[in-house]
Amino acid sequence: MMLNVDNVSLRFGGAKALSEVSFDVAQGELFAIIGPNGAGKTSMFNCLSGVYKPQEGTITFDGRSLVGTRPDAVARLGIARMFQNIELFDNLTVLDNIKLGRHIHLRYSTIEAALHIGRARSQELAARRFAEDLIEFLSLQSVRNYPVGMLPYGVKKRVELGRALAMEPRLLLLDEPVAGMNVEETEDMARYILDIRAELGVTMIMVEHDMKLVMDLADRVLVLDFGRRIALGSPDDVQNDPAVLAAYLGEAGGATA
Ligand SMILES: Nc1ncnc2c1ncn2[C@@H]1O[C@H](COP(=O)(O)OP(=O)(O)OP(=O)(O)O)[C@@H](O)[C@H]1O
Repeated sequence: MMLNVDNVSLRFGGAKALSEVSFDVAQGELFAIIGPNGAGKTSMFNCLSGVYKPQEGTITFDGRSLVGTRPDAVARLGIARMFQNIELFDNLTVLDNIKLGRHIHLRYSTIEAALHIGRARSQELAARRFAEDLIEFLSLQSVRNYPVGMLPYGVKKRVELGRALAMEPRLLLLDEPVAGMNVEETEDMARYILDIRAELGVTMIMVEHDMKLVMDLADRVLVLDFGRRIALGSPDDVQNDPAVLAAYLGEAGGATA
């Protein structure tokens, strides 16, 4: 297994955001984490990406422990995160935003960079070529030189995806990739997610509220409720699981109360 999460518990003061959660993700898998509001999905992502350090349990990626590993070090191990809120530079072009995503792969001194020589020059060229390939892959050619701030939401999200992919991750964390999107934008994003797996071979974990997207795309689904794992299995299995139905009914009841 590429990722092993074993018995992870995370507390904030007295409140338990995660309680003894375990799951594995295999190489090449498209894995989803779902659950009602406050179930612990974001907390789990934050544990995987080094933002939070769980008090108990282990998380290993390719055999290396991620618990206590800082976010930049997690990124260098090959785990990238596409954020729910767009974290791009509005005044920079699509190309420059995507190139910036690659900075973790650039290794050269500031003097070399200033003089534009040696490693700096060859790495800058490689970064540019890689960003151009991603722009083509994500069909962003027609907007490559536009400032990101000018673009519609769905296209910005695609640039955000490009920024995460520029790190050449082996594991990509997708934080509500279609939140706020219309039907057409959602279908586009679904197609790119499938292409990322098929053509780039990137393993993915997504947190998503759009049930149709999860059921259409995911190989396996982990369901959390009040910080606990209540189901794990194929989309069909979890959809018909009585504990999952009860959790979502409880949420609907709460929302209308
Ligand atoms: N930084 C924090 N400090 C205190 N409590 C927190 C913190 N982050 C999360 N929690 C609590 O942990 C629990 C799980 O929250 P989390 O955001 O992980 O859920 P979620 O499944 O992502 O919810 P949503 O679907 O609403 O985004 C909640 O009860 C939340 O209030």
